[in-house]
Amino acid sequence: MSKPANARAAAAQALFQVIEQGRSLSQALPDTTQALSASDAAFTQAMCYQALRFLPTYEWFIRALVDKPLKNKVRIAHYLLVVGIVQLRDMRTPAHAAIGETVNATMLLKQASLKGMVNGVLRSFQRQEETLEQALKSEQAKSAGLRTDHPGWLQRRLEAAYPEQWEQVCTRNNMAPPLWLRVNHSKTSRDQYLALLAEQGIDAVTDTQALDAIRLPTARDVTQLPGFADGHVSVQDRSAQFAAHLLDAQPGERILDACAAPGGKTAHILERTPDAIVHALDFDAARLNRVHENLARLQLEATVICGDAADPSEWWDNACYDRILLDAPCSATGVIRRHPDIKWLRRATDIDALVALQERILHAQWALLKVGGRLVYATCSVLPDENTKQIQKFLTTVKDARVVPIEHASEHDWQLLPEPESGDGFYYCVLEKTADSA
Ligand SMILES: C[S@@+](CC[C@H](N)C(=O)[O-])C[C@H]1O[C@@H](n2cnc3c(N)ncnc32)[C@H](O)[C@@H]1O
Repeated sequence: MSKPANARAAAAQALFQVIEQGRSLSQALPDTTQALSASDAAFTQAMCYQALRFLPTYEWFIRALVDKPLKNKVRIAHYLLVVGIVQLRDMRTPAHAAIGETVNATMLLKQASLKGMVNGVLRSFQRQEETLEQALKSEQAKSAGLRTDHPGWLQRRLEAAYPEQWEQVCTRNNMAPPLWLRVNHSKTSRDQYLALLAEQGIDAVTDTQALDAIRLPTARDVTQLPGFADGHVSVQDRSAQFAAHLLDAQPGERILDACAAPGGKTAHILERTPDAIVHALDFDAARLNRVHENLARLQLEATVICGDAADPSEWWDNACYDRILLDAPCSATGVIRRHPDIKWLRRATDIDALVALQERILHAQWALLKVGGRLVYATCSVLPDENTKQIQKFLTTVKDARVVPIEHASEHDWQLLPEPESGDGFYYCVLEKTADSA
């Protein structure tokens, strides 16, 4: 596809690539926004986030306004209509610009023959908005899919796992996430960094459980924050910041971060315990480049290894680890608010495959742990199959594991759900290897 120099065309193309071609938004956006100014690229991104958060709702409006579904060669125009309605309904874009620019985008997308249709549908939406909103409300009362803007399979799994809270979880998945920073302990303290932010007039909020975390209530370019380039802070969600604390690495210990890329948690472990010997493993060489970049900015050192966590025979040096962090590949259903494309890219069938992979990696990693050593199992999922049930099954198949209670959690494992102004959905279980392997 050509590279459009129009924010609406770029947004329609990115949405097309995500929904029709299964590309992630973080891959699609850099391609489609290449020719745009920074502010237009940011606008494109905002339109895509909004569209992906509430896609069933926008598609319901389109069905109400278009006689025949737009398919095959004209499918891109469907996403242009989504983008148009996003602006008119939810982005405070002046109507003349929303309609005019979206109609202009038809040319760039080689859909000039649909110019009149796009113009007509968007003007009809504008005229009928009130009536349409009322009709939508009564449809939402009947359809959970329209009420929650989640795919049916995910909704059903959330409902089964959280009968009281599932609609609230869906609502929170559709909200914009807060911005959390992690203060680098090896360079400064949280209090010192808060003082630096206050000097610059930047509002900041701390957290009583996540001891290195600072929330910035106003979104901003983090690279411009004081000390960012020198590694005084990094961006990391509050919930993700518990991993290094639960691992509790001690100076001189051998630590394995088993699924390490892009290295956020590897860096946190080293910031807290610079004298630990840390191996950062991942099987994705491209993502490992980001581990190198992050460690370089933070001036930290780890041995970076490219290898399969499920098959240590390829890369392991036969020396057991004192502690292992297994931040397992997962459905990422806890971070939908940061990546709304997850709702449409994941399939119900992916979950069983992920659960099987997690199980293989967990068993392979357990064999690398010293007796008396600790393994922290973590996911950014809210689905019990990947979390509590995975660990319960593990505990029935190995004889030498005991669960270490987690201070903040009510049970022996810890399922965090996404919370506004707080952390993402995350799961932790801390396991200790006992001498009893009979
Ligand atoms: C949740 S992400 C890790 C995030 C990372 N811990 C952080 O805090 O920055 C999961 C990682 O697991 C890696 N991965 C998936 N399957 C793997 C395997 N079999 N062996 C090693 N790494 C794997 C993926 O490439 C991905 O980088």
